[in-house]
Amino acid sequence: MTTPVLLVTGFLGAGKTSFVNAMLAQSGRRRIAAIVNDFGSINIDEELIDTRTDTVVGLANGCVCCTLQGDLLRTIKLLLARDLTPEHIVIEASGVADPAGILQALQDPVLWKSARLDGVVCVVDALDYPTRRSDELWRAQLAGANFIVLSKTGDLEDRKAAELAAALSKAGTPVIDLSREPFPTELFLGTGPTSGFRSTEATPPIHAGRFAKVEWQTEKTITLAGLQAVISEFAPVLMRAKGLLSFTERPGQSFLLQMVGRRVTLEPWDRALTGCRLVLIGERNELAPSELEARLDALAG
Ligand SMILES: Nc1nc2c(ncn2[C@@H]2O[C@H](COP(=O)(O)OP(=O)(O)OP(=O)(O)O)[C@@H](O)[C@H]2O)c(=O)[nH]1
Repeated sequence: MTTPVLLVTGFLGAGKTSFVNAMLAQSGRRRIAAIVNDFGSINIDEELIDTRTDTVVGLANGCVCCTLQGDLLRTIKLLLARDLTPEHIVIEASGVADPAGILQALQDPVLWKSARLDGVVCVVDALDYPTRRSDELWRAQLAGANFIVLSKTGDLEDRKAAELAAALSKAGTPVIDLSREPFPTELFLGTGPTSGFRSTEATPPIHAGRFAKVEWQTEKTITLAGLQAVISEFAPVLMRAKGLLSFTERPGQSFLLQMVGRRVTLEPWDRALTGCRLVLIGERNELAPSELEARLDALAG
């Protein structure tokens, strides 16, 4: 028996984890294993995945499209060696991943007999589309997909959402607008094969060297006002930030910070947490990690 594998790609902050969680919410009693890759060594996404999943394995500090290909294959083999093998495996790539490398890894002929790549979903952030549409990595993620999921269309007029879906589906790839359509559970978690994926030539990963990241953690609490000042100062050069945080002003309550471009949200986080963990990503030629780290260190000082 082969286990279907669904690969979820999409740019930084596009909504990949949210898509995986929406799918898990629809998964009923199916045994689903999620493999979650964060570009940094602090794997926050692993914690954000819904607890309905059977198993969550985090692959951190690298990218499954290049440095962690071997780890990805080993993880899948370990999952398949369990007594109760998963019925589906979902891989959430990091936002900087070029899917070409992952597709090549997953076409390993030995692995293919027991785990078959069944679909590649690219999540596209509708609000980020105007900025991103000529980005080489974004385009590679789109080109590698056989399904496109549109996120963040809730505030768009129907006409604008339809135009965007039409623009994205020019290459013939089906586009699913999750704000307007029911979650297509059978498509992604059904028993039949999906429409297959596009195999790609071996090419160097597009993202290599492009991004700079800051990973920062402390056992202490920090002030909300202090963090706001740092985020505002660096906002022009931050593409993505996410973190689990404890604020001095709010003892006993943790928070999840999400920042995608200039959009920032802070919401209560109800799982136990001590201190703070934060990952911040920008273009290498714009973000000076040492300066940002120094500002963050001063918060915990
Ligand atoms: N309004 C709205 N917000 C969304 C939607 N999908 C995701 N978000 C928000 O966008 C932010 C990033 O979502 P994630 O699901 O973490 O994105 P991601 O692609 O997994 O992020 P990375 O793994 O860091 O690249 C979060 O604040 C989400 O709540 C959507 O459809 N509508």
